Amino acid sequence: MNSEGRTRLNRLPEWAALGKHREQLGETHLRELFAADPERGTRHTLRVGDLYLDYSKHLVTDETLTLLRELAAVTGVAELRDAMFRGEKINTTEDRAVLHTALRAPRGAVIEVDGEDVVPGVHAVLDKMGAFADKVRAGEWTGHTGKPIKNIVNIGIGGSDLGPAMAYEVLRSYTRRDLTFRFVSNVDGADLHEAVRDLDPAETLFIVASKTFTTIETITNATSARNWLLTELRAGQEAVAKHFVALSTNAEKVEEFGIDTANMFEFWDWVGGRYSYDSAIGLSLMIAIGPERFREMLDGFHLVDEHFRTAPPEENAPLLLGLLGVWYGAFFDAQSHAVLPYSHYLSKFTAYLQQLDMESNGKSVDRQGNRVDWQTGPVVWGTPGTNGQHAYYQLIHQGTKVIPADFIGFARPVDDLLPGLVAQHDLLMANFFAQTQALAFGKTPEEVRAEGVAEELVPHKTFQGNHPTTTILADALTPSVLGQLIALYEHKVFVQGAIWNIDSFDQWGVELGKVLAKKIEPVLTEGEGGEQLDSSTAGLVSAYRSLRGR
Ligand SMILES: O=P(O)(O)OC[C@H]1O[C@H](O)[C@H](O)[C@@H](O)[C@@H]1O
Repeated sequence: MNSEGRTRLNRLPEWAALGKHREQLGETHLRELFAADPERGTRHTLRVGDLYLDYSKHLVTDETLTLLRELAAVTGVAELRDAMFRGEKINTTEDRAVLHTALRAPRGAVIEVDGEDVVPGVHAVLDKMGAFADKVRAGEWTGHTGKPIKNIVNIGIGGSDLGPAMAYEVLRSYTRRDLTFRFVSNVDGADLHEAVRDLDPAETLFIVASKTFTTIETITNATSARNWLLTELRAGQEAVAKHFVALSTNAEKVEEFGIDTANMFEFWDWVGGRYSYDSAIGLSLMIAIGPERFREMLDGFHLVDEHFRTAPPEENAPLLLGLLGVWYGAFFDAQSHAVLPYSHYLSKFTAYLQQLDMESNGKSVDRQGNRVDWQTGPVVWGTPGTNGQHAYYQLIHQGTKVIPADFIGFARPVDDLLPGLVAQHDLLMANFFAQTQALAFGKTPEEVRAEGVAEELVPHKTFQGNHPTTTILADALTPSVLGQLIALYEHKVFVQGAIWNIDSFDQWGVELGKVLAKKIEPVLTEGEGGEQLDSSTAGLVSAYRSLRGR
């Protein structure tokens, strides 16, 4: 028992029951599970909005799923979910509500934080973003010299970069091809350099995206961008208003930087950075795809929010995906989770999910501050298929590790694909289906021998199979489908955090490196204070300084 009266996760009878069940399951193979139940491939599927989700290729039986749902019930997943949707301060270490779901609530919904309805504010900002986006798209927002804006550079990092950068790629076929979009995040000056070197400053708008407006990388890059712009335009501070807008919760800091707060798009402390690209942080995306498409995306998010909030446990997709991850982490010692999209447009999707999942659930103390003695968040990784097939899939197929994987694919290629390229889509999707089939069923030594393979090569050409995968298939990659997918993962991460009893909405682990970097920087530049460093860091710093001729 802990101070809140919650029994430690691994002392629960439901946990023990899962452990026992895992032992009984032993090496049961997916081949056997499919042979025993001809309906398995259709029975273990769900439809959520436009997403068709097949979870039949998981190492589970009906009993596993029942036991997992019992675990969810006893750990209070539904209660915490309802508290989140109600606006309660479930981010306890920061004493904040967690209301990214309010960002896509329809006009007229009522969601209160500290007695105040936040929905009108959400829509007021969306409307302001819409008016601004329309102006830029119409060429009516002109720069200091009167030229219309053609280039949009988002400067932000973490949640203020990954979301818009990812979504811009995903929805590329919906973007205005006559406008240029760039995303700058790294404090390495090379990032900003490459982003602006071919741009005309007179036609360039910088969107400075930072929830706190204190993040050193973003403020440094924004300051350098301002210097570049004013120098190139030979203009004074008065040019800033036409070329800089801010997305932030911190009006004071925005003003301090020199951006007129009339050009600031606001959001709120109840939106976590990694849950924020459907807030003002999505302004660059909105300019790219237009306000209408942006709202379609929000509707997609909302559809899955409602599904998560109301669907019974047996049909609740985020609950199911969350539970499957808990199952593999705890009882198969799975250390990682691969997300393998079969769409080139999803090239940044997994990188986005890395922050969403690993910053949320990369924790090792529970909500009460006790060390957990069960696995929490996995390493999330992956790149689009089919490229991965020719690189690291070898290890998934024949390595020694359990790597549950999500395969995401689309029935239709994007609308504006060159006609000559449409035919390639079937080949892409044939690979998509073949991979989960191969991973699940493998190839037995008997099958290999039957092909006349020399005996000494049989072990090498045998595929053990039994590698668990989820397949998510959608009709097409629309803004709504993107919203549906992101909400699905957001809530999956929520479910896991609830079961593991960790705060999925803080990120204290990011702090120490920031503090130490601040201390080391003057040692690099001034050479003072090095004696306080440990011997390894001191040696590295001194080597760096001498290489730089200091
Ligand atoms: O939006 P900002 O306040 O600039 O924060 C940007 C990012 O940096 C922080 O260190 C956090 O780890 C991230 O969660 C956040 O998204």
